[in-house]
Amino acid sequence: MQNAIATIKETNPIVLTVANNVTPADVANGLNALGASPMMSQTPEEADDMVNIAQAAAINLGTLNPHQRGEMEAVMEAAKKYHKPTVLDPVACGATMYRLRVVTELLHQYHFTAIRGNAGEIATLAGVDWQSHGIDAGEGNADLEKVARLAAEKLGSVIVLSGEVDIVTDGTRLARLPYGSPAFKTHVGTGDMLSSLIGAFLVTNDDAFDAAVDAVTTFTLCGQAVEDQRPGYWYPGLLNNLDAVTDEQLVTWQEAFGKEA
Ligand SMILES: Nc1ncnc2c1ncn2[C@@H]1O[C@H](COP(=O)(O)OP(=O)(O)O)[C@@H](O)[C@H]1O
Ligand SMILES: Cc1ncsc1CCOP(=O)(O)O
Ligand SMILES: [Mg+2]
Repeated sequence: MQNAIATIKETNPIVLTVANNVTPADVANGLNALGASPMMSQTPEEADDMVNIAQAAAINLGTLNPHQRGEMEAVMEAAKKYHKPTVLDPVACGATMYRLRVVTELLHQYHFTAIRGNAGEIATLAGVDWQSHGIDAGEGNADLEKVARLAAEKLGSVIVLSGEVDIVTDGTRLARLPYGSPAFKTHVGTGDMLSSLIGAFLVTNDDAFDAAVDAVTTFTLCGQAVEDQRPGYWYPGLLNNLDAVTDEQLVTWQEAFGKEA
């Protein structure tokens, strides 16, 4: 990592998120704690201006509706115009016909720099058989490395397939990142936070694969390093660690918590 965390804390990149209506505060506070500058909007009329002043944009499908789809399209049009990196979080994209249709159409219309989802969501995008469980990963027998690679090849995006082991791939390079803890599953919105944090890291590095690896490593180690992993204590600890983390601290944690993935 080339001082990505220091760069974010020094430059405060604005990350525009088209958020769901469950976890916007988690996403905003996660970005804010790390040193990025969160911004959210629901109005297509201002999407062009918003993207112009932002350094990255994240689109979250969590509570999709027809109005929000218009907002997503306006943001993606502007991101193309202003050459801003983009992230898609395809929340529960296989759960309903409506979501599946919209995500399929969005992916035909626009290219996303990175896409971050759990196993169920990425398997859906890759066209691989998998039993998702609502917003959660669910179960399946497919080889997740293959699923992630397939999605990356099909969509031309860096894919982050999150879970106990996070898989990052651009179709050629592949990283398996073993950090994190079961506590992540106790707080709704950690997936959404990671997706928007990837947006902040994309600003620090033109290589989207490296940026995504940095984002996952930072977020998961900040959560793993929390001393008290009980749900009521863990989440504030995660924000404290995002606030305090440095590039040097990350290396120390990596050495302390490193395990084979
Ligand atoms: N069992 C686990 N062990 C360690 N980390 C996990 C585990 N499950 C999820 N995470 C972490 O939680 C974050 C959110 O991932 P995930 O739960 O897959 O997303 P979502 O909330 O969208 O389903 C990621 O940073 C991932 O590394
Ligand atoms: C509960 C819920 N319902 C629609 S979006 C959402 C939040 C999803 O958050 P995450 O994918 O980060 O767990
Ligand atoms: Mg999710």
